[in-house]
Order: sequence, then structure tokens, then C-alpha cells
Amino acid sequence: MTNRTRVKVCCISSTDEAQLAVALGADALGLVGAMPSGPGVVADELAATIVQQVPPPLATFMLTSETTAAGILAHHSRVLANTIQLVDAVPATTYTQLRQALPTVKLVQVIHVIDERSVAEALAAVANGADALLLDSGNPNLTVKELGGTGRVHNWQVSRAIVDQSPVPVFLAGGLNPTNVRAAIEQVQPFGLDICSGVRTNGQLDANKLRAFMAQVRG
Ligand SMILES: O=C(O)c1ccccc1N[C@@H]1O[C@H](COP(=O)(O)O)[C@@H](O)[C@H]1O
Repeated sequence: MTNRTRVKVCCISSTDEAQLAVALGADALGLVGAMPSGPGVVADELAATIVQQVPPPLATFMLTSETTAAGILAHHSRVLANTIQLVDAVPATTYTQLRQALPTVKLVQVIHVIDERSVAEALAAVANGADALLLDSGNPNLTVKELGGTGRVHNWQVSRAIVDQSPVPVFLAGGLNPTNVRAAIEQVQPFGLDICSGVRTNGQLDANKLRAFMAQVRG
């Protein structure tokens, strides 16, 4: 039996884009909240409207740059997604408080893969309680933080090491597109894939690019 690689289509910016992604086979949609940088931000009110229209069993990921439990819970109360994607590192206490407040909401920790130390960072996030990991190509150490949406790939050997050691599902993100996604699956063997700029033209979700991407993933 072969594993079916899940696909999350991120940076959804309208109900039309949501419907297109669902029609073309997305397993999850991503809604980007306020960020210090990046092209995919959508207003919380629109994100909430999209969440309400997404059919089961699809997942809705709310991307938040907040790092305190109070900030994340306030953001979640405006969007009500079933999954929270933490795009920056958060303290262990934040996980404890989120679990208590939102026991049914899944927590996905983004790890920005920079070097081999990212493996330990990923395993620490799992120990803190992450339900899944998402490996991206940002740089939180910059003065203006890059927390995703870069269109860049990172070192997939490090990502593969994380996949091999992680007890929870791992999504691969960062610069994926129809031409490199097959190699990404073969080299990293992630549970799922996460895409933004690689299936867009002039900022809009491009049906032909997403179709080509899905064809590469599903074979
Ligand atoms: O897209 C953004 O603006 C963004 C900003 C801050 C954090 C995350 C963001 N998007 C996420 O980044 C990944 C990778 O994007 P890309 O495919 O490299 O363009 C994307 O899937 C979103 O999850």
C-alpha cells in the first residue's frame, strides 16, 4: 500500500480560491494572519468567512505570528479554524495554555530549516506538544522576521532527517512548485506538502499550476 501525500494549499485569499483548491483536491487550506512580512496575508474577517464555507473533512489552518497564548487565542476567536499553524517559536507554556483552552484544535509548529540544529528544534516542539510539524524556509532571526511565504527551498537533507526522527506527521513547505515537487516527495518523504507562491500567477491561485502540481503529487 502506498501513502497518499496530503496537500495543503496556503495563502487562500477569497472564497473563490477556496472553492478552486477544494475542487482540485486540496486536503487543507491555509489562511495567513497578520505577519511581519510575506505576500499571503488575509483579513481575519475574510478568513473566518472562508473557514465557515470549507466542507468536511478538509482542515483549515490559521497561520499566526502571535507567540503568547493570549494573542493566539484572541486570533483564533476571530477565525475559528480547526488547526493553528504557529509560524514562530513559542514557549512550552504557550502549548500548555492552548491545550487547556482549545483541546480539539490541532497545533502545527513551523520549523524554519536553517541548518542541522533545526532537527533538535523540531524534536523539542514535538516534546512541547505539537500535533504536527511544518518545515519551511523563513528566517526568524532577521530584524524584520521572515516567517514563511518566501518561495525558497531549503536543505531537504535536514528535512529528511526530521521526517525520519519525528513521531508526528511532517509537512514540507518552501518554494515547492509543479517542477520540483516530485523530487521533494522522493527525497523528503513527508506526510504532506504545503504550497503558496508555486501555484500562483500575479498573486492569484492559478488553476493550471495547481492542477499540474496535483498531477505530480497524485501521479
Ligand atoms: O505567505 C505568506 O505571506 C506567509 C507569511 C508568513 C508566514 C507564512 C506565510 N505563508 C506560508 O509559507 C509557506 C511557503 O510559501 P511558499 O510556497 O514558499 O511561497 C506557505 O505554504 C504558507 O504556509
